[in-house]
Amino acid sequence: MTNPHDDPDATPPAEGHLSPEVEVTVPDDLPDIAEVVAPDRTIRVDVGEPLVSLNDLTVTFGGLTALDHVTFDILRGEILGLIGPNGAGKTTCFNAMTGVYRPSAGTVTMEGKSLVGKKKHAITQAGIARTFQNIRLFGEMTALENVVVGLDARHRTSVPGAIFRTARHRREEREAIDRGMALLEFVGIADKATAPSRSLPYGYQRRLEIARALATEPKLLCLDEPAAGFNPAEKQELMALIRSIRDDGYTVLLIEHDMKLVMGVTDRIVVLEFGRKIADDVPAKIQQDPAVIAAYLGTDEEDEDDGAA
Ligand SMILES: Nc1ncnc2c1ncn2[C@@H]1O[C@H](COP(=O)(O)OP(=O)(O)OP(=O)(O)O)[C@@H](O)[C@H]1O
Repeated sequence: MTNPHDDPDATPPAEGHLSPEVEVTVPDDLPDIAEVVAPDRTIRVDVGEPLVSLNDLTVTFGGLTALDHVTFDILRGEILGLIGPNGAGKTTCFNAMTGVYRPSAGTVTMEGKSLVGKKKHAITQAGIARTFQNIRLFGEMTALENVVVGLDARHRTSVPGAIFRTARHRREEREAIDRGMALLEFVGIADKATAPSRSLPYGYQRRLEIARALATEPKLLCLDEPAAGFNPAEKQELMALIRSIRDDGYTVLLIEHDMKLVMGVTDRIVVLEFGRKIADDVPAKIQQDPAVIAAYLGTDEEDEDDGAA
């Protein structure tokens, strides 16, 4: 059995998401990602205005309060870190924002409109995309096909159009491939476009997840522990990628345990502990915050008071 992973120049397999006759090439001269990947996206660079607002957000599971009246804004154009010890409520917060969990109380709004109760696809349409702690890709599909799935939300051809391969469908498919390739190039894995995603090295799969999330043309990209399992060099590369995503006009919400990465890449950090927000500030201040230090050292408040004296 051949392994397409060994042959990055191979054309896509006949089975899969794309038409078999479609040729895949990496363009020599890649224009700005925002133009190629998201032609429909209106880029607003007015940093500082709230894009998403969480107000008194509360999520309970039976008797357990996983998020307890959490309030913070995600400002347009920033990289916001969401940190906290294990079980602090970070993923629950993501899940409540992205339609996985329905909050017990409080609100989540994006550009003033409520996201509470919206289905996942409606939240994608509203402009929020995410990656997962445990990578979720279509393993049998190629890297490119995984990205094209994300782009599909923007396709307008009808089912008969796709079946009869109308000119419009072919044009849209060509555009999707060009944009998919530009995205793979942007995240640094275009050389593996035709490899089945499950055959990709771990770091490539993480990058592919980011490319697929960007394909939905989000305003807010939520990354859930994107550096898990990375070595220091890969973490450095990831930091550069996250910065370039922000520089392209996206807003980024980052959950990450690696403090060096979080401190190095974020503009602001919100800290959760036992479901409550305990700090919200710039990285330099967060590093010095006694409540944050205590949360991470696992000391109780009395110890902290003693230590501060
Ligand atoms: N679906 C669920 N059902 C019941 N309890 C849950 C559920 N999801 C999360 N929890 C609980 O809610 C609390 C917060 O969990 P959450 O996963 O949000 O924390 P976290 O900060 O993301 O932790 P980690 O850093 O370990 O991923 C934990 O006590 C967890 O056990």
